[in-house]
Amino acid sequence: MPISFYKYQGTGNDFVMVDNRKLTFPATDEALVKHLCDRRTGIGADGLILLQDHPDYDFEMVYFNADGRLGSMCGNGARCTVRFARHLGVIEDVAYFLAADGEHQASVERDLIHLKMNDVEGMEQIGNDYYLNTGSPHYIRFVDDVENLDVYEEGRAIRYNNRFKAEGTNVNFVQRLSDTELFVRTYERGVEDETLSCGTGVTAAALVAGMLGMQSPIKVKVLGGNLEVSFEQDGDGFEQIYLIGPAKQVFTGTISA
Ligand SMILES: N[C@H](CCC[C@H](N)C(=O)O)C(=O)O
Repeated sequence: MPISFYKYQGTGNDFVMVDNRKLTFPATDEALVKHLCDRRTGIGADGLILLQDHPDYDFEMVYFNADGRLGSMCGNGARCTVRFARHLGVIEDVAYFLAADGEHQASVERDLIHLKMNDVEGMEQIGNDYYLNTGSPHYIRFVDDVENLDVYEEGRAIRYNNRFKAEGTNVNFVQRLSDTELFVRTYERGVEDETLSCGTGVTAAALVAGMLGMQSPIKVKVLGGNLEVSFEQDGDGFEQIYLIGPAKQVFTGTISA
């Protein structure tokens, strides 16, 4: 059966987007999702997202990693889903929706989507590194020269160490560029490679930088563009967390599956 899809990207993190309001997409077919995300034999994407109706929200976002498995929260994917909902006429400029980690609000402000993230309760320190959950699990390591780092090898070594190999983790390498800006590169679980941007990872990096004294809002450079994170600190937790950045429709199509 042919499947109609849309392709979206947010700072280079790209997604196959399907309007599943009629619930026709076979969401439990991991092999199909993996195939659609394959860059050689399918459409190609870091993940696949279903936009679905929900009785209590404007819509529900169901996110799968490129390996076909149901994922946790995806910040860039959520911004893309808000843009998609606007395109479909499901929302106007404000969205109230459900994702894997609960409810979110977002607003469309010209090119940018402002996405409210869930409150974050504390973080764990592991040696000189940090580990926290911003809807998805993120390991944070500060480095001096992120541009010349082998993110694939170094990220993989952490993702598959004894602590993380069963559940997996996303791994972010963070360089402080100035008092107001970070540069983040991310190895993503479920893609099992570096992606051009990871929204929940950028959020996690900004919160750790905030805990270490950097002021909100924090600009974050990624390989695929620029994001911004704002937050308020409350003891060792964070609230009023916003991930701000672009989300664009790239193309639409039909694939035989
Ligand atoms: N790219 C996503 C994160 C996906 C997290 C996923 N890789 C997982 O942990 O299952 C983002 O923009 O937040």
